[in-house]
Amino acid sequence: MFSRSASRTFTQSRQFSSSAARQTKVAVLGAGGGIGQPLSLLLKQNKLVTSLNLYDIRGAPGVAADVSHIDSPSKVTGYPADQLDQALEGVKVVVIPAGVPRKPGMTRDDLFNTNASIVRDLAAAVARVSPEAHLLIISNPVNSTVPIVSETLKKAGVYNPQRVFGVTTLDVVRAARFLSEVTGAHPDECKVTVVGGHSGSTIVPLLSQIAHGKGVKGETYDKLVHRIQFGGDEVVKAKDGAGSATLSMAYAGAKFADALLRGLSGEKGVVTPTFVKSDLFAQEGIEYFSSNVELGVNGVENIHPLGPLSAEEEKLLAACLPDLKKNIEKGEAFAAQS
Ligand SMILES: NC(=O)C1=CN([C@@H]2O[C@H](COP(=O)(O)OP(=O)(O)OC[C@H]3O[C@@H](n4cnc5c(N)ncnc54)[C@H](O)[C@@H]3O)[C@@H](O)[C@H]2O)C=CC1
Ligand SMILES: O=C([O-])CC(=O)C(=O)O
Repeated sequence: MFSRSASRTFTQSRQFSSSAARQTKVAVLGAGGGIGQPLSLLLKQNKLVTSLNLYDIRGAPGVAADVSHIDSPSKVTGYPADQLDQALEGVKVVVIPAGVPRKPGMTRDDLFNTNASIVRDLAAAVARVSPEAHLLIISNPVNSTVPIVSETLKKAGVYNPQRVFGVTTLDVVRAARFLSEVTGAHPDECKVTVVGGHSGSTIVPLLSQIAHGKGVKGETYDKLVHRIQFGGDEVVKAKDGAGSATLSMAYAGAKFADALLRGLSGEKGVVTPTFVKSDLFAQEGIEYFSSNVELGVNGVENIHPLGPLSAEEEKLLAACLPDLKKNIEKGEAFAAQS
């Protein structure tokens, strides 16, 4: 049932957005943070969201009061630190940007020690209160936090791999923007499928699969790939200790949430890369992988194969797999000991 077509992505028509019957309750865990605040602002504008529950250990009621004044129909409620369970009641989609961001000199993996337990505990609460919710994991390191969430749900007996997503959309957004800068083409004409994981060498852009990408060669190609793989570092460096990407991530998170909500509402042909439980590299012992995924009423409906790769992309993939495997195993080992 695999299709090579990735032509319909998250910029699809909004024809389903007007149906009240398809609206949904969404929670943001970490809503008071650098990503959480603008993400909540963007989700408040999404017509598919009926109710927005904003939770954080700090500041969520204030963010909720502010966002709730925006003139869209959805209801916004803020929940303080001791009301996590209340925040999760009846939610269909849970977006998790809770956790610490990088400072200059750190890798995403350096965040593991702090963020692993935050994500595990939030996933355990979701398993208890809203076991059928779809979980969108933004907290880094995504290559490890997605396995942690999955293992936590498994332990609770409520794991459904169709409902757990690592949000890698920022890599897709960056690839489109950076390729458009190189070629002069509009970013809409530069939609690159980005596969693998979400850190450095595990990020593999498949530039050869689109017209504007396949013409990029030599040093320009190498620099473009490096920029897509290490775009996060550019922001960490420029923010100089004040954190990592928040605004572009909120945009990317809202874009992915919109794609999922449209799929859940019955729209067909919603396809975008996301980091999910996947058979694509299971033979190599890699259980999770980001590739084009068709989103539908059950969440993950269909995982697309990678399609044809150039020689350069084969090399990038070969470099990605061992690192990705280590990151996944680290997350699984943590969950097993917890
Ligand atoms: N997937 C991706 O592409 C990206 C992921 N990130 C990651 O997103 C995470 C958040 O980044 P920022 O928003 O910039 O950080 P931030 O520090 O500004 O905000 C994090 C928020 O999480 C809250 N928090 C901490 N523990 C919590 C808990 N147990 N329950 C609920 N909330 C809790 C904090 O109070 C804070 O408000 C980081 O891990 C960062 O690395 C950032 C950019 C891109
Ligand atoms: O670089 C970071 O730490 C945050 C992130 O994941 C990104 O911007 O892609």
